[in-house]
Amino acid sequence: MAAASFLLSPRVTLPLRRGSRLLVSCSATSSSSSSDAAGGVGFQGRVGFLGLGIMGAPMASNLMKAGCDITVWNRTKSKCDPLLSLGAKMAPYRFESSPARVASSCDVTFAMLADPESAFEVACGANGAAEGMAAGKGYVDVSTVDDATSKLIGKRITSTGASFLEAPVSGSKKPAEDGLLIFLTAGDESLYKRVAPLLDVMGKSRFYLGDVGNGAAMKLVVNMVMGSMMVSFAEGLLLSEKVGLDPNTVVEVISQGAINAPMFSLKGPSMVKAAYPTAFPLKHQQKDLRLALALAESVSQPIPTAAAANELYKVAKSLGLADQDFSAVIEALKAEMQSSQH
Ligand SMILES: NC(=O)C1=CN([C@@H]2O[C@H](COP(=O)(O)OP(=O)(O)OC[C@H]3O[C@@H](n4cnc5c(N)ncnc54)[C@H](OP(=O)(O)O)[C@@H]3O)[C@@H](O)[C@H]2O)C=CC1
Ligand SMILES: O=CC(=O)O
Repeated sequence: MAAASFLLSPRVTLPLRRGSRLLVSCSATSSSSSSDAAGGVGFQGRVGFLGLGIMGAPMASNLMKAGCDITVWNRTKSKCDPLLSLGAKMAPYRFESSPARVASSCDVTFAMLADPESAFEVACGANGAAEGMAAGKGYVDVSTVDDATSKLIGKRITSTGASFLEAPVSGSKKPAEDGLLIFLTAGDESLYKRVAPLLDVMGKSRFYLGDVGNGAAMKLVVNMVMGSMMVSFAEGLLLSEKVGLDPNTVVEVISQGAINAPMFSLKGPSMVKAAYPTAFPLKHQQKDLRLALALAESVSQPIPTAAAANELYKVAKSLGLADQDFSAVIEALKAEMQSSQH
């Protein structure tokens, strides 16, 4: 994998709201180009958004609030309602909505889907986005998928003459709501530059990493580390309780030391109470570990800690915790503790 890696303009002026200074402007009538008479960075054109789950809904909503002309689609139609009430469009007038119709009516279309299978289906399946793509249009896939799937999607999209950018995000539900995501992009560099104003509405920083596949790989490396860290943290909380310590104090001690991470302070207190309000679904964390294991296998790299963590997330899924937050993996450890006591 070629790795041309550099950080472009980290940004801190967020979130944008109606009435505040706009860094982006979108127009329903013009075709895409970048310029802004008001002196800010501009994007002109219609924006499609496919997939309005935990992440997609607030991302699309931030684009709406920044003044973009947004057309949305989601498999479960009711999830479009909050965006429609903000002024988003659905399919073009008279037609049944589909990813293809959104793509054909928009200059740039974003997709935020669950996994490789759904990302591929929405882009390349029947009535998929590719059917609505053409030269001059762009497709930006922000889902977390493996590099092979991303390349397949990119190949199909570019076969229509359109351009393709993969742009998975680091950051969870709250950063998505606050417009503070980190974009890990790769693919068509001119599309990257064209959609940069939109990325800057949804995120606090963006990396352009070169060839398609590098963004996906970067995301999997980061989430492999995160998944293993969460398991180690959960083990620490349970061990502290077992030896008579207060796990809340463990959270506090960790927060003041060199291994401090926002994730521990954020999730620790609710984990101690056995509450797992979903920000990052456990099923997606397990998917990312599964994909990271395959990535490592492809280059004969041993990742034993991540492999062990993956097993625990699988146990957690089998306990019915797939849709809970990934911090619920601590319940798999509790179950293992109980079964080892019998
Ligand atoms: N949540 C988080 O903290 C983060 C998540 N991610 C990644 O972002 C992506 C989305 O995550 P998130 O929003 O949390 O996930 P959700 O499970 O909340 O949303 C998944 C979306 O994918 C759609 N979908 C699933 N299967 C299909 C299918 N077969 N055909 C069409 N649409 C489908 C869902 O539609 P429907 O509503 O109909 O089910 C929904 O819009 C994942 O790849 C995840 O790994 C990345 C960073 C952070
Ligand atoms: O993919 C999850 C995240 O928090 O980033």
